[in-house]
Amino acid sequence: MDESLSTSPARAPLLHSLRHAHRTAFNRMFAAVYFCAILVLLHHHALKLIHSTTFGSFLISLSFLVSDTFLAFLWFTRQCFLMTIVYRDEYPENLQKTLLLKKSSSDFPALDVFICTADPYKEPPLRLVSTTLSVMAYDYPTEKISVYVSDDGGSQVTLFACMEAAKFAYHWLPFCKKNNIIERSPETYFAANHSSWFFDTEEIQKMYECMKQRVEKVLEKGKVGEEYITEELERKAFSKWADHGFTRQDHPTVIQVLLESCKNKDATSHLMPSLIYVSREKSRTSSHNFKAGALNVMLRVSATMTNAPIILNLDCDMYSNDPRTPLHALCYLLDPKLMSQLAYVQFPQIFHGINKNDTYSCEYKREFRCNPLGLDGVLGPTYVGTGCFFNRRAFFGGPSTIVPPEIPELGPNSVVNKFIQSQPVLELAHKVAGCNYEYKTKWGYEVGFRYGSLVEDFFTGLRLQCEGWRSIFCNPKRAAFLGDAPISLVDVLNQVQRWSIGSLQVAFSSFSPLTFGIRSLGPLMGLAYTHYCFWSTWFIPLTLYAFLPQLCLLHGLSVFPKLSEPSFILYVFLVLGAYGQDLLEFMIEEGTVQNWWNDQRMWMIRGLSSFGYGCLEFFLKCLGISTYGFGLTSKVIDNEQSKRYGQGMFEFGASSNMFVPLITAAIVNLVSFLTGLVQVLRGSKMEGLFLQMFLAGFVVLNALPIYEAMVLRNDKGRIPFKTTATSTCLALALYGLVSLPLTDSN
Ligand SMILES: O=c1ccn([C@@H]2O[C@H](COP(=O)(O)OP(=O)(O)O[C@H]3O[C@H](CO)[C@@H](O)[C@H](O)[C@H]3O)[C@@H](O)[C@H]2O)c(=O)[nH]1
Ligand SMILES: [Mn+2]
Repeated sequence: MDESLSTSPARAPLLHSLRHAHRTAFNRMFAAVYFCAILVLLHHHALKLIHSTTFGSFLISLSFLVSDTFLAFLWFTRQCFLMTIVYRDEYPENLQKTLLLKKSSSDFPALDVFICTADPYKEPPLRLVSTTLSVMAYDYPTEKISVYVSDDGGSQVTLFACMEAAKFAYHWLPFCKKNNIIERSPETYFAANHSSWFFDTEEIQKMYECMKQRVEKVLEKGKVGEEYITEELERKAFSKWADHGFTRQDHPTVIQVLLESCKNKDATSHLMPSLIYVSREKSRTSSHNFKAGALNVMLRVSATMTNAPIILNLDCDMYSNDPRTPLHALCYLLDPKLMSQLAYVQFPQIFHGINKNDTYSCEYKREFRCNPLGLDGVLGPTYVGTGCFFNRRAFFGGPSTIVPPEIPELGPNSVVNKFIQSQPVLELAHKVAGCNYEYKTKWGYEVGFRYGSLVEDFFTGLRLQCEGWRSIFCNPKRAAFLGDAPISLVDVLNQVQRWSIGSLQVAFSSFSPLTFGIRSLGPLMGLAYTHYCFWSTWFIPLTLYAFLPQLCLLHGLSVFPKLSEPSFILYVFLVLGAYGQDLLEFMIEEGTVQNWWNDQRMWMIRGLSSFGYGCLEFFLKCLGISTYGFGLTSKVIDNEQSKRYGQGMFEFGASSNMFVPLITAAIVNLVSFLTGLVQVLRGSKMEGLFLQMFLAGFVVLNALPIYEAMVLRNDKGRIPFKTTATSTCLALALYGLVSLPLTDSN
């Protein structure tokens, strides 16, 4: 008898399960049909190009061929998100049993949390305090949690806020655990109207309000006054800022251990998590790589202090919304069948405070909710920069090839057996937080978080997956992390511009998925990264479709097929098919028709502004003409502005170049639609111009808020007159420019 059967070990309990979405079969069939339709369309354009009789018609056919080829390319790369959609469930209640089966350790693994912040005036320190407390209060063995706050702003206000968080945690942690509170971000907890309060709620709320006042006063002053310093240790910490040379771009490393888990106890004498403030060394002469640079420093500093095998990365504007979140992640990270090849477990970025119909579509449902479901069926989702649990080992080469760091203490298997505050530990921590480490060591530039200068979080994931790791998308029923979405259009557009520059940077780097990713990741994953690399070249077809057919309409020139032609059906199928499938995908992930409408509108808006400007800036940088940085997204909210946002009004107040192409398109479309309408009313034959009128009408419908903000509104969010004037001149210039070759072909 087979021995393995007779002595079969206790069956491992189920930690997670997987289910394939039924719609994938439909998606595959539809893709095949749609692909044929695209080929027919391109063939049709090519024929027209060959048979064009005038220079004008040649140019028009060429433009449509080029822009539809772009659209086809993006459609093609997008299919990887629709072919293998999977859903997962976790069973954290079985974790304990699994741990008991593993004889080596019967306890939960240690967890290091990295929280990034960069500017106390754009990212309110109180938000950081709430984010920090929400993870410190996890339903997890507290002595296993260490929270590292990375302050790229090098601000004593941020350090002060962290000290206040440590003091408040003394009461907050036992309060949450005793009363089984779910919302462990104090800001959110106290903002909600609770029907049942606990007897000690009032007391703790008072403490919270006092802390809030102190932090706000210090923020207002910009420094920590004598009256807020209670101990000698604190005075010593803040004295580092007294040095005149200390600026945010130029300062030595500051590391302050605010809580040490084996020493500090809370109000009920339970151990507390560790809390460590880190502001890495900055110098004007060396580039610091923005967020990725900060994360790499955290990776090293935490290695010297706690070296937990699991790392959670959060932005200061994403707090944890469910105290059981780490348990969900562990269902994958501790699964014996998965763990040796699993690099990270990504949770979706979910935003709160978004208005009813998500005017700016800043929920990014497609990027953060839909697409990862599709990627999870292949090698796993991309890393999106926050809400991600990493296996520390993944930063040291592929699953079977380890790249050892020059300093052995930084390695994933090194065990820290000294106190965090002991001299050798602190010394090493300061050393590895310096500017030079990354450039002067092989490990420093080979591993870690990559391409940090802009958005390229996605490409940290790309690198890990190229090395042979996989990832998991975990989307539990209760949102795990909640963040603030930007609520002004300029902020949204700037954010997307930053992303598009970042993507292009990777697209043209030696690490480009086109040359590298497809080869080592297989077609589906390769296509996904290619899609993200080139998504901002959306702007080419969008700009064309927003202007050319309309300008032709103004000249009475037909560019689309007539109602009676067979290719008319082809156009209708391609448009309705793409929009229909998109709407369906959106609705399945809990969207509404109104949200979807706003989402497709924002797609056009981004295409006409952020993407175009992003590409422009990228190419200017390549030519050495301009430079760019990481424009932080502001998290500070103006009351009036947030009221207008609540009413679903667009916010154009700031005069920004971003708006010029949008408003120009709105003007051109309105004029051409009205001109067409007048002709229809006059009884002219418009059969050949029907699709153009329809397109202009569709854009006009989308642009209604723009017309309103141009002429009807008089609040601060209206379009500044200067922007309207510039756009009108531009529209006239475009009309003039296009009429030259067009009148020739008429
Ligand atoms: O020099 C820097 C610049 C930024 N950050 C931090 O990076 C995070 C993201 O910056 P933010 O301005 O909030 O960017 P968003 O566009 O709102 O963030 C989205 O886009 C980023 C990439 O552009 C991702 O990293 C984020 O996870 C994602 O939420 C914040 O915690 C910042 O404090 C730093 O630590 N150092
Ligand atoms: Mn953010």
